[in-house]
Amino acid sequence: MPGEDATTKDRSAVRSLLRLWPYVRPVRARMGTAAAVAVVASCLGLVIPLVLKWIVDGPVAARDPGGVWLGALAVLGLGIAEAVLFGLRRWLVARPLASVEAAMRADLYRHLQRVPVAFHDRWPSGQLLSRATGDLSLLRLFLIFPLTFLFVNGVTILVGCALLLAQDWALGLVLLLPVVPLIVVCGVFEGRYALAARRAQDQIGDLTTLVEESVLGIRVVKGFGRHRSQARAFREKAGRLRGTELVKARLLAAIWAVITAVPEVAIGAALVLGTVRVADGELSAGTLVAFLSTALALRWPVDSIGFLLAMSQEAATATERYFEVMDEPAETGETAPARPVPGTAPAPAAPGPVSAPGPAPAPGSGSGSGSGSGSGSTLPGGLRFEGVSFRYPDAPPEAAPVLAGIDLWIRPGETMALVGATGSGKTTLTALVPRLYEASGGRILLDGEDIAGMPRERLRGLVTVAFEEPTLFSASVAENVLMGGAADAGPGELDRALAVAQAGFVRELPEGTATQVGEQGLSLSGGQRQRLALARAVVGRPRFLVLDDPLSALDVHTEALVEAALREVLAGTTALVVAHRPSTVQLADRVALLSGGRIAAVGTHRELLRDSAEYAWLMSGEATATATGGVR
Ligand SMILES: Nc1ncnc2c1ncn2[C@@H]1O[C@H](COP(=O)(O)OP(=O)(O)OP(=O)(O)O)[C@@H](O)[C@H]1O
Repeated sequence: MPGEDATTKDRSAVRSLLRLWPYVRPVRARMGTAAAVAVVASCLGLVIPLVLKWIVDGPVAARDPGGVWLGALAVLGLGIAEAVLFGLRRWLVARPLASVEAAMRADLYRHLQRVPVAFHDRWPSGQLLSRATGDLSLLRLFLIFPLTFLFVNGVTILVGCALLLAQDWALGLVLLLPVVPLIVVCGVFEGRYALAARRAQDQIGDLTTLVEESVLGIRVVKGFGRHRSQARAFREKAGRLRGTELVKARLLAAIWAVITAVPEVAIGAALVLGTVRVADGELSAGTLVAFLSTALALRWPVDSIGFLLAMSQEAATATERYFEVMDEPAETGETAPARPVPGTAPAPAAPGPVSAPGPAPAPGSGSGSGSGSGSGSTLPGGLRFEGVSFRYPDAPPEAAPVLAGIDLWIRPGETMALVGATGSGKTTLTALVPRLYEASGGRILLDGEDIAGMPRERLRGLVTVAFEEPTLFSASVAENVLMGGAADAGPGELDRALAVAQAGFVRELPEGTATQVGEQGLSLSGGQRQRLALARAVVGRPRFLVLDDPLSALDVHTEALVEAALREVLAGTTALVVAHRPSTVQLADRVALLSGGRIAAVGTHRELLRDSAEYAWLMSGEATATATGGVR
């Protein structure tokens, strides 16, 4: 996230706001008409002083009550016309500007779906949420109000000034004298307000993140009695935001005071000067009345400049924050750049004979131990990693890569278990297969085809993944499961997938597979959610299946049932299964041991138990207890 730098970055509010043009373009005709209507309405207000001049110098001086009534009717008519035109302006912009906000929000949402996973690793969700809600509302307000009124008030002030000078240029100059210092003060205010506005909007994002984490992690917060420290953190962030809002309020109060006081002083000076000149007979009383009425009619357009500028600054900040996200490159459906395959070296030596690469025996034979070399001279089927390395984009430069030279071959129809110490990079390796992250080096082949050369959509149609943390969406059970299948997958597919995942419990739910689950629906247990996630992974009968510890939340009996059913599915697919427990490893034909960013050994469970001390330790209860703090 850009964060603090953005608050000090030199920027132009106008340049930022101009980026809204593509969204405003479709409604420009309505906006233009509304602005023209508002200009006419505002200028009608300036005609009233001229009518007053006519009344004072004409019917009043001539003591003609009929003329006074006529003048009063004209003033009433002008007032009503002004009100009707302002109402019409509001009606003209309300609907199109709501659609601008909706279009911007839809684009933001679409873009968030298309940016790489690495982007979401970097950006706190609260920052994205505040951009999609608060910032977009600020932009809609800007388009409704300040955008039009900065223009309308500007025109009104110019027309008013011309009228003042035309009525009496000397008095006019007295009133216009403060314009130059006011422009300087507004410039200084704008700069300071821009910094405070950016800081406040970023702090709202941070606060949103904290609230979201506290709500999502409410069980941890309560379970560990952390509500006081969370409340403290909240108070601290809210206090900081309050401080920034107070800075904004102080700046606004100061500019408001200056913008209001200076013209008042000028009007006072003009009143004194004008009265003296009326007394000397140099000026008609009607002209003085008209002059002062015009000056008073200009008070609102001048006074409002302070908060219109403040709202425009906030809108410029909101635009910047919006485009910070929109400017992030999205994942294209295109292929990834070609990556070097380091040498043709075989997998590094593993402890014991089990890692020796060699010709692969038939799948499922359970014998042999070849991990496959990275030669790439032959392009056998199955899933093949050749010299694959990976470093997280946000990892410090001095940090070692998570994966360094992975060589592994999972033959067609074979199930390979991936075992390794916690943090060894198992999840990372599985995420490279559907290209959630792009490998930094080497290549991954599916049935001999480099995944870097495949359009993402096709790749993700070939590979399905079930993650360790089973996420369910706010939708029905059926919709959640069928999300993993083809668009035309029907009830038969759904039933089969639920059977494989031993998810018969859904029949007991209030509305069966139509029951709403996820955040806005029924809460399911961890094991139930995991079974639905597994059903989602297998429903599409994928050619390649990647399962990240899919059975970790199941009790031993359910696990045994799921394993039995899963065996059937695995028999027809090429699968990589991250495993922590011997029971999950049993599902696999062979096992690969990931250690130090490399595949340290490949073989059957028995072979590795016999030949790899690290594997034997990992599979022992002792390793499990160490890794989980003895919880499991
Ligand atoms: N998004 C990320 N950005 C930077 N580093 C990360 C990211 N995700 C994971 N890592 C780091 O990469 C390393 C490997 O993490 P990974 O989740 O792949 O391990 P794992 O073997 O699956 O662990 P576990 O068995 O505990 O699930 C860890 O050191 C972790 O801190």
